[in-house]
Amino acid sequence: MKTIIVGTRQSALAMTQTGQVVELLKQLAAEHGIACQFEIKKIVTKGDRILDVTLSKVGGKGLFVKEIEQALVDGEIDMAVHSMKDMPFELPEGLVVGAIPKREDARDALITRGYRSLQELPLGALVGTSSLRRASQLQHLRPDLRIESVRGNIDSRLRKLDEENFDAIMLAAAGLHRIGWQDRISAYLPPEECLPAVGQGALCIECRGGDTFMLDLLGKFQHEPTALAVRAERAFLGRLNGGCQVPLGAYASVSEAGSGLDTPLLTLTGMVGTPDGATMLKETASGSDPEALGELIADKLIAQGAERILAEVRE
Ligand SMILES: NCc1[nH]cc(CCC(=O)O)c1CC(=O)O
Repeated sequence: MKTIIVGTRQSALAMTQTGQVVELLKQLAAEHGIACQFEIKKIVTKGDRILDVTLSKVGGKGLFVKEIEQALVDGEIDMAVHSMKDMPFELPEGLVVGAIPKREDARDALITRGYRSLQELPLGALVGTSSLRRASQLQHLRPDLRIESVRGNIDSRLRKLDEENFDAIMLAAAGLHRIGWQDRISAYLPPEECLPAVGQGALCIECRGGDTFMLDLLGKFQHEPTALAVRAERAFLGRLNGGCQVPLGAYASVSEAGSGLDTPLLTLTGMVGTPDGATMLKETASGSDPEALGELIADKLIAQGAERILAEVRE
């Protein structure tokens, strides 16, 4: 019997989502009469080791992913489950996205000390987030709020809300849903108020490009509408060179019904803002070619000065 070794980080979220994917893959394999078993291997990444430094200062996105990808390349593991939003734009030579499963809730969530909405937060309230994207959009809606960096895994950030002076923190709804902590959510921020990170709520299952066994199994797990939405969002990210932590967000929705086309119609909104929220560039368009749509939205923002904002933040 074939044994599939699955690499994962050790955070509560990573372990949980890896376990959930493995359970679904076991069912899929059984349904298709594919004989295999799974073994989970924990890997400590650079992102897990440096929890005390702001992510954008130590190299951004790739941090949580790189060591796991090396293990894939070296053949120590056969697949890995990543949060799509942690994936750098380009994959290392030899690795591919084997499947993008159905997306969880893409929205950001507000976790507060008893306030039921962003609007209810008192004047000058202290909000914890290390994401420039969240800070930019929060400050745009509520310039009075004070924003302070808060890092760590979901569990340690929630602890900081309880123990430190924050009135609220912001986290991705998807992570809280996956680990069963949806009860902690005080409010969901709709994409109209706060655009999520590119790929937020989606997972990326990575494997070796030459591993036909894995590719065959994972191919059955792909959710096409999610994959299309993620392709559009990532095309937007790629055009803006958004590899590291920058105040940039995007969300694509997919509708098949009533589009009058054979292919689904995508609607993509993208934003780039200054960290203080004073400038907020945002564009929406629809189309059926995900890459063309992502690049179109990026070009519209570039025409309004998006590259200048991103260059200033990167300095
Ligand atoms: N930046 C860390 C990260 N990467 C993925 C998630 C969970 C949500 C997801 O899968 O998109 C989180 C936590 C968060 O932003 O709250």
